[in-house]
Amino acid sequence: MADLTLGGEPPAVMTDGVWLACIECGETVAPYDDVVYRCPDCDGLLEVRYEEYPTFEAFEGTGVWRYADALPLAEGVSIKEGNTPLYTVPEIEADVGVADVRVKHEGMNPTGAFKDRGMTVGVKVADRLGVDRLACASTGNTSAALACYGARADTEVLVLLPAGKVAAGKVAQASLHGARILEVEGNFDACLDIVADLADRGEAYLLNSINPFRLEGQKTIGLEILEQSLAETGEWPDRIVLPVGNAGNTAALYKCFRELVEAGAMEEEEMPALTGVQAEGAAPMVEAVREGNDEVRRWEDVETIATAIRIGNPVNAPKALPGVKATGGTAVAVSDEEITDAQRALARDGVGVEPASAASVAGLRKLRAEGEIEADEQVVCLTTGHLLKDPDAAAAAGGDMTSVPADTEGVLDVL
Ligand SMILES: Cc1ncc(COP(=O)(O)O)c(C=O)c1O
Ligand SMILES: N[C@@H](CCOP(=O)(O)O)C(=O)O
Repeated sequence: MADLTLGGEPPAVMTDGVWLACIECGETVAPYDDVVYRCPDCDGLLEVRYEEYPTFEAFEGTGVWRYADALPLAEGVSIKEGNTPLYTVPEIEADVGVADVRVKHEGMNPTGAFKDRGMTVGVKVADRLGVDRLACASTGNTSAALACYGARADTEVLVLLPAGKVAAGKVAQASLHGARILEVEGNFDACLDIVADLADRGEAYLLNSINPFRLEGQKTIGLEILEQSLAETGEWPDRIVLPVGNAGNTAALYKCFRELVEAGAMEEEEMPALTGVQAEGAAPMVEAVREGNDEVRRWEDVETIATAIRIGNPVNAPKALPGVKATGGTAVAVSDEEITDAQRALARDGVGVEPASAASVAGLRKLRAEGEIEADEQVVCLTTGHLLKDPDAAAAAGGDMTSVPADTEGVLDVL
């Protein structure tokens, strides 16, 4: 299992208080000398490490850059990402039978998904590295965010999408923001293999979540949840339930908590239990957690209505699995029907999300019914993308239209 211990003597490669460390062998790498995604020695995942980790007192301002002291750079390519709402969901609370459920709606970011938090950091690092083409594989949201932030930074963007499996709103975003879009006859994992190969050949700078700088931005989801929960309830949540695809958020949240522990701002026992949810047709992380495996087996054939998490090879699993374990969390798989039911339940509470996001609430409902989540827990469900990302799924889950003639009597007849 990976060693995710922070602290220790800063290495000679440290630049501006920051370096990269391999989570497998501990090798350290200079952050901005060369483009690097994995350990040059053992190919392990890299993590951004800091000379100092801030406590909450250091934070000021709003949005992702409120947390600049916890990030590698002082500013990013920004379109005001972060500062998303933490909603109460009274109907879901009553229905699921958990005393305090809140929903952190990341769909309220500028491009409608949490990816913006990573891109504001990652695209700025790309700028510092002097690269001239940004690229990603995507089930849709990463491509929309990268296209948008690439446009803002005036840098070329290339995106590889699994043909026929990306929701309409996301393709529209990538297209309008000016990305070069390639539709690949394969699934997301195949797209990521190709784009990682292109990046290794120096053709583009990779901005999927294997890029350690992107995950730094996504850490701020955790910081916001902790600050908002404390302000609204007087406590930190016991548990965060989140959808899992490439497992970037699970890894980023765990890193957020570890850094707070290292800074002395949180006790280890206070880390919210990270609880991952996948669709039954794409559940390699759930399989690993349930079987107690240290590694995730790649699923070649994946299928789900929640196309954003139609992923069989979660690249961040070596960072995320230890997080689920260390925080006392778990993982659960939910059916497409359960996802759609949860999407409707969220909509009834006024929260419009895409199917992958609803997986978190579906997972909460299932784990509560199975007795794995207690009735008195304070739970935050992460909803990762906006309803309008996938209008077809929303329309299919919603009610039918009634056609009427163009006069008031005709309308009154059907009321
Ligand atoms: C809407 C949405 N939810 C959840 C996920 C999964 O997040 P992660 O890859 O960080 O596990 C993704 C993308 O992967 C997504 O686009
Ligand atoms: N759901 C993602 C899949 C890619 O995840 P990433 O976080 O590694 O970029 C998407 O929107 O493409």
